[in-house]
Amino acid sequence: MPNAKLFSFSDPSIALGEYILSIQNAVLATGKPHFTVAVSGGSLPKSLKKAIIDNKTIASQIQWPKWKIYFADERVVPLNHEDSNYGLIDTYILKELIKKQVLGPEVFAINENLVNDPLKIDDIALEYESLLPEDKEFDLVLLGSGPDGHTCSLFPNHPLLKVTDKFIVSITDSPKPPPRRITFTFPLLANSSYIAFVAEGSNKTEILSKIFAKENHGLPTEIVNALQKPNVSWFINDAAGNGLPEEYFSKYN
Ligand SMILES: O=C(O)[C@H](O)[C@@H](O)[C@H](O)[C@H](O)COP(=O)(O)O
Repeated sequence: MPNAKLFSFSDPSIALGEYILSIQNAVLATGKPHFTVAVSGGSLPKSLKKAIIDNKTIASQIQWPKWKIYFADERVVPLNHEDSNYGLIDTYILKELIKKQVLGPEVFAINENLVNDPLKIDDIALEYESLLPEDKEFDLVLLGSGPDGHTCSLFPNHPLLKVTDKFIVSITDSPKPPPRRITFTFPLLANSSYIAFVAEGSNKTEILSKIFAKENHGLPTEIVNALQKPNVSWFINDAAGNGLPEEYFSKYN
């Protein structure tokens, strides 16, 4: 059984907001000047907006100027392209903060000048690796899970699952389009303090039933669940958890 905890809610955004806030507060209370967060793409940026921008009580306590936001994976496209994960964060977070005249976070995007050169994808990964926090340690990583059990741009049975000597790598054959991406590797995820997955909707039930089963399938999400250092939690909605065995779930306090 994984160490990861699975929490289900009718709407996970309230608990997710409280969870993010409590980690932010705990990190900043240690005297650290920054809160380092990594986010993935897909539906996560929208869930993040609901949790920490739309919820006014939480929103008022988010110390955005102390946040450093990185991308757990990024599609190798211009930043204003509809496939860009930066673009999603810009839409759901940065533009919202500007509208509210709230000072924003520092956001680390890929080098856009290299995205159109097919030979430069490894340079993009290397350059992004050089932007990572010096200790290569994230306070919080927010992820999604694909229906095949992928997370970040780490796909089932892909050779990138075996990388041990790099923190950021490129992929040119992503089964989920677009094919060219960069992604965190397991060694980088393994260094983080907290990892939270957000999964909503009935199309996640089948993969969740596999991920939380006793039997191991070697899926990327299962590998994250089994990491030693990070505290791993899953915030799902009832539609995603519908019909899953009760013993898969933990009680959220
Ligand atoms: O494609 C990306 O950019 C991702 O970061 C990817 O790993 C995503 O998080 C999952 O595919 C879940 O996507 P959904 O949240 O849209 O289901």
